[in-house]
Amino acid sequence: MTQDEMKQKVAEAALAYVKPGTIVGVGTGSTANMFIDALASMKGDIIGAVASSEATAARLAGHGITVLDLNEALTQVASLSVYIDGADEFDAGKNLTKGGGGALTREKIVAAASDAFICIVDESKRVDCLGAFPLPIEVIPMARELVAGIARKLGGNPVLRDGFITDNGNLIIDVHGLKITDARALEDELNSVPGVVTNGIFSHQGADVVLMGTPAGVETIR
Ligand SMILES: O=C[C@H](O)[C@H](O)[C@H](O)COP(=O)(O)O
Repeated sequence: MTQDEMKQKVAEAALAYVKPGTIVGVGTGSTANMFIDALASMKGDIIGAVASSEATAARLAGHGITVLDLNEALTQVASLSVYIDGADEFDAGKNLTKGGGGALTREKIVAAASDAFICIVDESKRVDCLGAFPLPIEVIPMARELVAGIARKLGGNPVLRDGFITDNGNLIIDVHGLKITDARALEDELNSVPGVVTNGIFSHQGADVVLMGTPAGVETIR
């Protein structure tokens, strides 16, 4: 089975977590895109979806799925029923790294507004220790060198994502070479630096369930 076929299987399996009559949070990336395409079959059953990026909003709208702004949604419901998104890496504690597509901040906001985070990945995303995938940090432009210096002190090699501007108008620094042994502590430490909008460690907003595609089928990790 190819990687895309494994992604397709988990995207379809995630539909089981979509409850009729609710608002669904939707992530960003190639796996999330497959979920959006599958969600089109349920568009008449849900109130609508909150998107974690402009790209996701456009894809949802392209399928005729109602797209709600998060603030608008939270005037209708206390929380979103579920957030469904991919990841760049996940560990045994269901901590994630995300942001390969640069959507980490909105993803973390929508995840925080949801009752449960269902993470959809193929088996290549499972790691013993987070950090092999460069860790993205969204930074306000003025703080670029401040944050890069702190990343170096933490043992990482910060690289500015060339020519990339986030949906929020900020920069992304990808930090290579980190060995993330305490995901929660590093998430908090980086987020305490002035000018950091957020970083791609999802420990506070880690997954509740990981649906992992393997050649043998979809494995559910709770
Ligand atoms: O900003 C992008 C997101 O965090 C994605 O969820 C992550 O990069 C995984 O994307 P993909 O499903 O394309 O591997």
